[in-house]
Amino acid sequence: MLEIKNLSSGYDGVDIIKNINLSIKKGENLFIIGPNGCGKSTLLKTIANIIEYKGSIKIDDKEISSLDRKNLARRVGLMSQVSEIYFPYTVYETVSLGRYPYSKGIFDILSKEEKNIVLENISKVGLMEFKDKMITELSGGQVQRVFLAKLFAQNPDIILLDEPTNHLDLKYQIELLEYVCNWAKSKNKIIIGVLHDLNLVHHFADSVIMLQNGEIISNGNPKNVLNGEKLKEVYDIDIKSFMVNVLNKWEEVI
Ligand SMILES: Nc1ncnc2c1ncn2[C@@H]1O[C@H](COP(=O)(O)OP(=O)(O)OP(=O)(O)O)[C@@H](O)[C@H]1O
Repeated sequence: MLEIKNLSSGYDGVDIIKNINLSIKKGENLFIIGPNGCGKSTLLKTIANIIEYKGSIKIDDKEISSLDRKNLARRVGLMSQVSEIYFPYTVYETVSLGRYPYSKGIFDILSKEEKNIVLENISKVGLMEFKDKMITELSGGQVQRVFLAKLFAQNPDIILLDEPTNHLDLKYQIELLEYVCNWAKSKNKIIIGVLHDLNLVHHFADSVIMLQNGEIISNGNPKNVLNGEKLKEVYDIDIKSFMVNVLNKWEEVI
């Protein structure tokens, strides 16, 4: 169970997210929507304890800020938009980093069992043939899958996904979300994700929160939160009419 109470955080003493209250049960996912700059990534970074906060974030009654680094990494894993700059590690080395929370030291040599966990997860995302390749030599979509394998290897209780599907073509967007959501459900994990694509949110979310200026203005199941009028108000455009129009065009395609 993840319990967030009266949470505020931001940068340089200015609160970006304000008075957030949420609770999520194991095996459930929640997606965050809202316009650019409303605080979605800031909320994820706060739950990952990357930035300081006021209020409380408890996993199974343990305050996130009280956990040491390895314990925190066993509890919470963040997969962000893959940046253009990453270190020149191989696929195998990158996924191995996911096992750091379970190692004794930073440069521990992996046991046979640990190596098998790493290989198993590389295989899960279909990258075995690339395992010794440098990640700098892979496509954006392949790199995204490497980081997914690293997250699986890390095996945290709470998975934070910050726009994980950018760089991916439609097939891989759907595949990645299906994969990670099914994996999380089968292992009783919590997912908190940020997605701009409201169609994907409709399809994958158990529940949704809508943020505006750092505050939750709507919270509930996708049908209620992705309400035409509310979307119009927050995004300042009639998204629902636009989507329906597009769907009608698809109907005309042979
Ligand atoms: N490291 C930082 N230092 C100072 N201000 C920041 C920092 N990161 C984000 N901000 C500010 O906090 C606000 C919220 O940013 P955040 O990235 O959380 O929004 P977001 O909803 O994820 O946006 P987007 O949809 O564009 O990704 C913005 O005004 C942004 O400029």
